Amino acid sequence: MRLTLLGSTGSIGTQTLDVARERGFTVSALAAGRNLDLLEAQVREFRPEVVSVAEDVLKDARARLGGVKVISDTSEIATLPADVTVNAMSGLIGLAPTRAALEAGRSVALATKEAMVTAGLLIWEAAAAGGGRVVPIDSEHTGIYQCLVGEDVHDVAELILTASGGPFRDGPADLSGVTPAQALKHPNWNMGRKISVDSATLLNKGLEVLECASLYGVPLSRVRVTVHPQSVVHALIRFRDGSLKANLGPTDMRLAIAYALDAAPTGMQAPGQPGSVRRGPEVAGHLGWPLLGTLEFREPDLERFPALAQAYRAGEMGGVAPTALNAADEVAVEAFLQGRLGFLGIARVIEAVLNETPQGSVNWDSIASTDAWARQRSEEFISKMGVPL
Ligand SMILES: NC(=O)C1=CN([C@@H]2O[C@H](COP(=O)(O)OP(=O)(O)OC[C@H]3O[C@@H](n4cnc5c(N)ncnc54)[C@H](OP(=O)(O)O)[C@@H]3O)[C@@H](O)[C@H]2O)C=CC1
Ligand SMILES: CC(=O)[C@@H](O)[C@H](O)COP(=O)(O)O
Ligand SMILES: [Mn+2]
Repeated sequence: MRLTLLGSTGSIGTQTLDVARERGFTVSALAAGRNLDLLEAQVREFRPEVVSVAEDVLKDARARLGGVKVISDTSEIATLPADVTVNAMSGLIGLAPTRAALEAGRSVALATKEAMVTAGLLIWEAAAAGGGRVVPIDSEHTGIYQCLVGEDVHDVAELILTASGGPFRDGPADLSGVTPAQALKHPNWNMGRKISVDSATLLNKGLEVLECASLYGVPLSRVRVTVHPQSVVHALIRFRDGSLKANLGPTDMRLAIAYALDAAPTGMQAPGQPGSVRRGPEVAGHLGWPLLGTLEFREPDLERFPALAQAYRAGEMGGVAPTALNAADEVAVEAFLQGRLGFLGIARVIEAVLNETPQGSVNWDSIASTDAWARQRSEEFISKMGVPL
């Protein structure tokens, strides 16, 4: 199998390369941002034909990575011939290459949830226009996918996503003083910084609810969240006959990535329509995984974690509201990590931006302009709020 990988130096990116190494896949193109030390090691090991880096490190990268073509264009990388194109970029910057890959007919294993959150319908149009396919990597969404294979999405009564509850699920009651170091300490998963903070506010689950509705074409009112501190059950489907199907597994994203690589060639060309999948050999040595212990499920606490309700609100507002929500969160999380905003300020910035978000239909231009507007408004709110709130 020949892979293209965007976001190769991140948490999902490096684990994708673990799977590629274990299964002996060819990696023909890589895209990274600014971590040239790691990218250089990846280039030495996997020998891609072409790599992309962020514009401001292009000169440096060309000097260091002699013998390989180096560009600064993730969309060009995304369109290159490959059996599977993995998108593991973090943030809305991952939207354009997702579109480009699908319009070029690529089978995309998609970790970048922001694409489905902001542009679900457009993504499906791009897939239809170019013959591309989509398979999710996100653990809850691969869980739904794996439960949906062989079923008809019209028989779904409810899609249920589990949330770990994040590092603050059991306290402190007052979250105003929590630090970035505390927020980054996820109880169950080892992930990039942005998604880790999102897990702490529960906005990650909010984004995942929107991602889920777009991926499977199910209304938001039928996508539910349950807090499950063990993160052993990743997702459940309740069917209209009352039966439940669940996906369970160890907290190791290499399983989700390997499944996405197996499933991508028969992936979805329209929401909620996975093809049948032949699974590859085991990765990561979990065949002996002992399913022991207690599985707990709780209602999410929307008072301590208002961001989850804000995501539902943005989804109900529709149009460009999910784009505004996403942009406000990207800016606010960065400000929190830089010590310019308190933890509770993240949800306040989102709220303030949503309150001003105009109605507007979704097209590629309105997503770009809303994203730019919401980023600017978020910075203005942050400079007024400051630390701690
Ligand atoms: N980590 C996880 O377990 C999970 C992640 N996801 C989703 O997957 C996506 C990736 O998450 P994660 O791996 O944690 O994120 P990371 O922050 O660990 O990695 C982000 C990647 O994007 C790259 N990047 C940044 N800027 C650019 C740019 N301008 N051009 C090209 N690449 C760029 C980074 O490069 P560099 O570091 O070189 O600057 C890095 O390789 C997110 O959307 C997240 O929500 C979903 C489920 C689980
Ligand atoms: C591994 C994965 O898919 C993450 O999105 C995970 O779900 C984050 O954990 P939370 O459940 O705490 O948001
Ligand atoms: Mn997830």
